[in-house]
Amino acid sequence: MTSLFDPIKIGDIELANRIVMAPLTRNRSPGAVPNTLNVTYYEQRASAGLLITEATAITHQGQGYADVPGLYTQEALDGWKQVTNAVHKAGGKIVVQMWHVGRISHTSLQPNGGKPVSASAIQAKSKTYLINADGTGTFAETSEPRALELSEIPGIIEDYRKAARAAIDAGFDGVEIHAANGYLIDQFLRSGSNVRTDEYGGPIENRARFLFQVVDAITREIGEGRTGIRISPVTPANDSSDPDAQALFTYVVEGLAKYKLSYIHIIEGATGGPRDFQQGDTPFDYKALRQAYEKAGGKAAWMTNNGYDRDLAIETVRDGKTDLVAFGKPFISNPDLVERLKDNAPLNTPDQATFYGGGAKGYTDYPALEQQVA
Ligand SMILES: C=C(C(=O)O)c1ccccc1
Repeated sequence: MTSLFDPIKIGDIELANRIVMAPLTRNRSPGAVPNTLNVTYYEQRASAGLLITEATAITHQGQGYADVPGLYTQEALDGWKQVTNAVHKAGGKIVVQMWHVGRISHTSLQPNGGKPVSASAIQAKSKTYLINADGTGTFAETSEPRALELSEIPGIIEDYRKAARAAIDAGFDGVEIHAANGYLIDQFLRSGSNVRTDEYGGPIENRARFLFQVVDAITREIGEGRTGIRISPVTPANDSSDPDAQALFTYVVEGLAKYKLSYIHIIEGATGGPRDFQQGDTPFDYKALRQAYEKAGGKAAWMTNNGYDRDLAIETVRDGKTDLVAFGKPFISNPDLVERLKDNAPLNTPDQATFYGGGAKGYTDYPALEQQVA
């Protein structure tokens, strides 16, 4: 019987256990450059089977929030090299989540103060995180985007390829393509944000075209076994919507089955919200989604996320319903989450007030178990 604490090989990447740190935006990399505080944060959590970094912008245009890291300057790549070295020295494995926010951005964060880009010029009813002149953080309405010209799309696909190469050169064990939570790739996938009338809009196969061109470019550059992808079939995050999620994401996973990917990462329900959230009239069938993937020949590891506690994680892996479980908030406040889950030890509660922005408080100052045992 498979245990959450068993090792697993996901594509080309060997993991010591099946407990994954989910990508967590923390807004603590001013200038989009990873710093020594970030090194400490990831190093503290290196006992995870796999660390997935916070979402990391592939270009300046792909940046949507203040103080999130990037993969597009040498300084940032040098910073990431420090992170990967420290995690590997501590015996961990780490992949970077590659992010283009699309319309979930603000003109003040965009090159030359321009409009953010998206599949279509539809403003999201959503907010992004900015830094005020006095250094305090604030959430602001996302700006109205412009629709990408057909001629611009190959350039963005090239940006993904270059960032993937840079990630491997910076020491990452692989990459996770961020295709979830209403960011650029998801803006092409969902009909609520894509009203294009060219080959990237309309029927599902057109709306999924951009995703597969990105997957193709990245896997050709760094290999299928070092490439994972995150999708969120029914999340309403960032004003995402599509009335037929089952058909859309069945098509997506059947297409992904053609690649020998490292893993498929599924957010079940509303990101950070109810696991049973649904879009449209019927609940989403996650079991059918995995069956469709495997029927199409897919062999990548299946990773699931959103609201798992210790019991649910243990039984879901034991029953073969997933191969790995990604934990978000529990990893914020428990750097040694793996040990605590193994020992069924009490967990520290995360402080929501320090999730975004700031320094060591609520970031690297959570105690490990041995620091707490009196
Ligand atoms: C990258 C994010 C995501 O995938 O939802 C994110 C961004 C800002 C705050 C929380 C999460």
